[in-house]
Amino acid sequence: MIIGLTGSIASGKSTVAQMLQSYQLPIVDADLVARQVVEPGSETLQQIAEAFGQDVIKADGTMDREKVGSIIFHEPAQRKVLNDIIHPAIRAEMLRQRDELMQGGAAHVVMDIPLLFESKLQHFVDKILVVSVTEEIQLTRLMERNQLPEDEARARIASQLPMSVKEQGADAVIYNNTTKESTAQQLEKILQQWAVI
Ligand SMILES: CC(C)(COP(=O)(O)OP(=O)(O)OC[C@H]1O[C@@H](n2cnc3c(N)ncnc32)[C@H](O)[C@@H]1O)[C@@H](O)C(=O)NCCC(=O)NCCS
Ligand SMILES: Nc1ncnc2c1ncn2[C@@H]1O[C@H](COP(=O)(O)OP(=O)(O)OP(=O)(O)O)[C@@H](O)[C@H]1O
Repeated sequence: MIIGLTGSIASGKSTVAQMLQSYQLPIVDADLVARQVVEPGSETLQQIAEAFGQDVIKADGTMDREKVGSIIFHEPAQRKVLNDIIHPAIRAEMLRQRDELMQGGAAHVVMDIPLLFESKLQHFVDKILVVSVTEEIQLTRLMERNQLPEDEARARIASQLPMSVKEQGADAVIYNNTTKESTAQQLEKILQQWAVI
């Protein structure tokens, strides 16, 4: 089974992905792949620099993530420019990693894809697991984790589909508003229902 793990920014996907790893389930992580495809000297990074200016590449050849983030989270048109460049590369690499794991004999693979609904990637997976939080908790955790002022954090939240829309498209929802123990218990039940464990 291919399990699609998604949710909104700072809802707790990585936290749940870590729990899934403790069940020995292999993970394809879209955020990680998004870093791999822009490594220094890559074609994709060059295209991003052509679109946003050479100063989005730092002296050491890596992408200036803060600079790119400050452009794209505030401007939908700029976000589309970046997405149109980077998403095809991310999708191809995610599918390559998924297929490699399947060919290696994995019975189940988890694909952690923050923008699964925004990018309409439901067909990549068999079941969709959404990690949900209230907007208030999401905002607090995002500001704390990324050391962001409130307006920056709100801009990031607003750049994605509302949580309620994602919940509607889910096969199962984990409510990550309280303790990590509660989240782990909800996850265990779902994995049992899906006969993954
Ligand atoms: C804009 C970038 C440089 C900011 O880097 P930064 O290190 O600050 O954030 P990070 O990559 O860890 O992403 C954090 C979260 O932001 C959200 N996010 C990232 N990109 C986008 C986007 N294009 N649209 C909406 N939300 C996004 C996701 O929830 C993601 O989990 C980076 O996120 C990026 O390259 N984005 C484009 C690739 C992409 O769409 N990634 C999302 C998963 S496919
Ligand atoms: N149940 C919880 N209780 C307290 N803190 C939590 C809980 N779940 C997650 N967190 C914290 O909230 C923050 C966001 O969680 P996490 O990084 O797992 O979210 P994410 O959905 O993967 O984020 P992103 O979309 O940015 O990749 C982290 O600092 C994490 O440690």
